[in-house]
Amino acid sequence: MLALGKLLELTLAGREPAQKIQLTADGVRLRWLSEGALEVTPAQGQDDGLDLLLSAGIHGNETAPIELLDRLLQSIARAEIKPRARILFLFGNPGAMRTGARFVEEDLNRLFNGRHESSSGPEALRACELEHLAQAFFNAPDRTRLHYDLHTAIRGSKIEQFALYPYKEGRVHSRRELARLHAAGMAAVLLQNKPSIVFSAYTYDQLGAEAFTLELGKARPFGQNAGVNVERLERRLKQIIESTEPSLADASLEDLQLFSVAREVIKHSEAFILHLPADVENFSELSKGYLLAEDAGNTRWTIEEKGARIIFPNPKVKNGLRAGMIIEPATLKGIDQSVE
Ligand SMILES: O=C(O)CCC(=O)N[C@@H](CCC(=O)O)C(=O)O
Ligand SMILES: [Zn+2]
Repeated sequence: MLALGKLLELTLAGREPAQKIQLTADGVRLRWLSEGALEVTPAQGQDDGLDLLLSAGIHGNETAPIELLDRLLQSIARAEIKPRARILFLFGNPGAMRTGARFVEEDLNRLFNGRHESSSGPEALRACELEHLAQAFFNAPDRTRLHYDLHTAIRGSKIEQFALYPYKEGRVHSRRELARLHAAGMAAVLLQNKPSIVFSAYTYDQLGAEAFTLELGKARPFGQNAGVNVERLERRLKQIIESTEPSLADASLEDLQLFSVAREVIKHSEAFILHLPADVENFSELSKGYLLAEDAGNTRWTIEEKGARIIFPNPKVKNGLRAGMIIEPATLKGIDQSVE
């Protein structure tokens, strides 16, 4: 297999490849760009007009998505998958991947959309680099731009696989992309309703990509991901890459669960207390009147929403960051209904 097909191995070893460009037996070009970053260009005459950014390892301990991207890239390097899309593979946080930690100094996924400028350290530098890599990749006009940022979660979840769809004022969420996510195995989508500082929000907001954070199960170390079933996503990604994806025109969204963010719970001080058991699962229901959290200055988070649920509860985050999200059921109202 081509050496560049072993991007994961190179990244974990902190090695730079001697040869930066290689061609597969089919004439597909692999180009190493930087640590954990590799661009795939279809063989001549094969490009179908899609620019696909696939990222994983933004959190270094979320290994199932890293292994998934590794399998896809190796299959491309062996000429088993024949790409008709340009692809940018990104392993987000190599330093954290090497130590099996979520991050080295700070959460990389809170440093996009310019937030890295008011920080320093390895993650701030990397966020800046990832923004530039994504920007350069999504540079060509008149092409379709799609970004999946793949994650696994700290805790178990009542809904195992789901997507988070970023928000930009004046831009409508796409029914077609929801159908595609559903076909890829996502049982739910959380529609954001304000701008954010995560990677997918950057590519959605600044680079015009359809972009999503995908949550695929519970985070485990390398080699221990048998419990994370990514078969449907992997199949769909191969189809997207090879331009053999079945039409989404008749796809039903009936059993795709939609949610929107009711409130983000921001931790403001070390006095912050979250009134949930440590092993609470994502999407656990919260009843009206429940006192969810307390913080300094008599701040209280009491549930007012009907059908409220909690996701990503984490009282250990730094002050100023999201310590959980209260979400509520949403409908397809306001979704772009067009499906080609
Ligand atoms: O399990 C958790 O608490 C966090 C899982 C995770 O890393 N989720 C992403 C979601 C990104 C988004 O809001 O689109 C994150 O928190 O960075
Ligand atoms: Zn993550």
